[in-house]
Amino acid sequence: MDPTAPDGCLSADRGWRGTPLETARLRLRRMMPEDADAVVRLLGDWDVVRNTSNIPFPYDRRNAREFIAKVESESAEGRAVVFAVEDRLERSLAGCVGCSFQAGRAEIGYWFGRAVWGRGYASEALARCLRLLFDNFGIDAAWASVLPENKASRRVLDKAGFVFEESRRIDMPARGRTADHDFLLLDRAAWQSRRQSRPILLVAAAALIDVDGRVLLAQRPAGKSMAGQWEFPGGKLQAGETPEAALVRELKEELGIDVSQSCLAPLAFASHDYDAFHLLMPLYACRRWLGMPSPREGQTLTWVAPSRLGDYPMPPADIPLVAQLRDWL
Ligand SMILES: Nc1nc2c([nH]c(=O)n2[C@H]2C[C@H](O)[C@@H](COP(=O)(O)OP(=O)(O)OP(=O)(O)O)O2)c(=O)[nH]1
Repeated sequence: MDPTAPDGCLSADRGWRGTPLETARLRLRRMMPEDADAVVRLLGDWDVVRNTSNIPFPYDRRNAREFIAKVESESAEGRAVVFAVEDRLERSLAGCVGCSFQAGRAEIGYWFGRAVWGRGYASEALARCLRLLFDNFGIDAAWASVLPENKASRRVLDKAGFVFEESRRIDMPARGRTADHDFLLLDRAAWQSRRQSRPILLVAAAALIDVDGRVLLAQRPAGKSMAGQWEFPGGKLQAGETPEAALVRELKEELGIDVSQSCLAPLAFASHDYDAFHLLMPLYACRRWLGMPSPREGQTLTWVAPSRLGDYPMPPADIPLVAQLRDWL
């Protein structure tokens, strides 16, 4: 495996070019010197670092600057890939996920600040990182080690499909001791079979456009996946439904408006890999309906000028659609 393979057709997908990776709730991006204060804040917590081998404690600004510089140089040399993980809505550093490479294998590591524990962020970030490692870096396997008493971290690895290989005593230099660790492995075959078992989810959505050329966005309510993000109204297809029929039904249920199928003009589609499913979502433009759109399912509605669509955090699947819609309008 050569994560720094040169450009070219066969290698175009290899490695990572620094473009942030978006998941349903998170953004995985390059670690930057400006992250130092946030890193100190998150790692100045004994409960976050006590299960790790190499993170010093207490942790100060110099430690953070050295960590970020190390990450930068190891990434540039193709020896590691490390992401700062931030909440897409809060835009604040939540933690870190990454790996170092050894002979076709990636050794995974991650830590997350206490404020986001219990939200499933480690699983979400790890799943996206693993996809990059298997699909783009072409690794054969990923492995991780965990202290047996660190049950939360073990759950994250189990959920990602890692399986127990062996128990081994290793050094914890920053703790000044050795300890038995569980070693877990996820190989390419196991990874692929998990990926292939994901369903394709069909969703139909509409860009409702008013007389001023503004587009209607709906904010996903608390309690739903991707709560707080703005989306095009619509929803899942039911068995036997066409996308147009599903959309007519959803627009009635969600917004209380009547739309005729003949007023739905196919505009674009999203094809996006979420962790639990692959989303296939046709987007229709619609300029005619009966009734006044009103929120029927706890959402917040807003009409947005095309030039302002980028101001609204939307699900990652919608990002390419917004660019197309803006061009089209
Ligand atoms: N309606 C709509 N759904 C979108 C958009 N972008 C995007 O990723 N999605 C995803 C969110 C949901 O996972 C799925 C739509 O499901 P839904 O609207 O029928 O059901 P739901 O909100 O109850 O979904 P969920 O909580 O079960 O995830 O498609 C979009 O612009 N509009």
